[in-house]
Amino acid sequence: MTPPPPGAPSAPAPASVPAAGAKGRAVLRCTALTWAVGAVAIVDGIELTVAEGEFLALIGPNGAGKTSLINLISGITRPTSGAVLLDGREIDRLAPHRRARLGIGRTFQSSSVFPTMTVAEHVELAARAVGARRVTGPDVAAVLERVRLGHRAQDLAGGLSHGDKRKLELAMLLASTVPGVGGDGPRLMLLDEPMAGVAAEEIGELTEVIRILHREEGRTLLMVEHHMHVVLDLADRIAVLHHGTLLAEGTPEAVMADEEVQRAYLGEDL
Ligand SMILES: Nc1ncnc2c1ncn2[C@@H]1O[C@H](COP(=O)(O)OP(=O)(O)OP(=O)(O)O)[C@@H](O)[C@H]1O
Repeated sequence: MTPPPPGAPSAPAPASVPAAGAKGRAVLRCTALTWAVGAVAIVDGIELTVAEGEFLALIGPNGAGKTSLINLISGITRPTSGAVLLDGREIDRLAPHRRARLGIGRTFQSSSVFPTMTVAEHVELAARAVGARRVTGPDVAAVLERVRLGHRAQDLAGGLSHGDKRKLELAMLLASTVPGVGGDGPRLMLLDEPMAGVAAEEIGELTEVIRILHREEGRTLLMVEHHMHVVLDLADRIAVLHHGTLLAEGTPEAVMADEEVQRAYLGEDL
């Protein structure tokens, strides 16, 4: 996959993205999804559904298999058995770039921006990668505004804070929405620990940017995150992974109250 892509919240959402709250139809389904390395099942029989317009947070201890699950959904790895379905269609044979074309956008645990390119150039490059022939300054600015990075357009990405690098990655995921490309950006966004390395004082605004992508733009989100206050702030539902299996899944209230979850993961955090 190409380096992962990422203000005013006032820019209009792409018209064909379903409105937030239109939950019901499954966008993503994992059925008996298993990924083994040798005899070790790192992702072990996962049954998981994410509905259209839903925000699902995936939590669990270090090494539980969260990134491995995201890798299976985005196509970096292929399952040993079981399946990943997007809109009911099995996609396990598709390479990551083909899944991206179907609407799966993904960010990575460590940010990957090009330090000597400007913020605007990142978005322009990402837009060209998805077919834009001509990308104007205002086109790029409109995308950057949506992630509250408009004021940094001409700055080198290497000088950005971790939080702003995350926003830039999100802007790159939205690059197909620049006029002339005619895309809607990802319908399903997979965010792997977006708050990792982000300073405490930047977490609030980054949370807000992610909320806008979900609530105002109507995108379906699957987010791995260790910061429980961010999870509780954003998620409609939480799934807990433990040793590659799904330990619990439900509303934030139900998951937080689950004794097994408390024992396996939450106890030390809360
Ligand atoms: N390619 C691989 N080969 C062998 N083992 C792997 C491979 N990738 C991951 N693992 C192992 O699988 C387990 C799950 O890793 P994974 O990165 O998915 O966990 P995680 O829940 O995302 O952890 P963290 O919260 O620390 O990011 C770990 O024990 C890891 O060492």
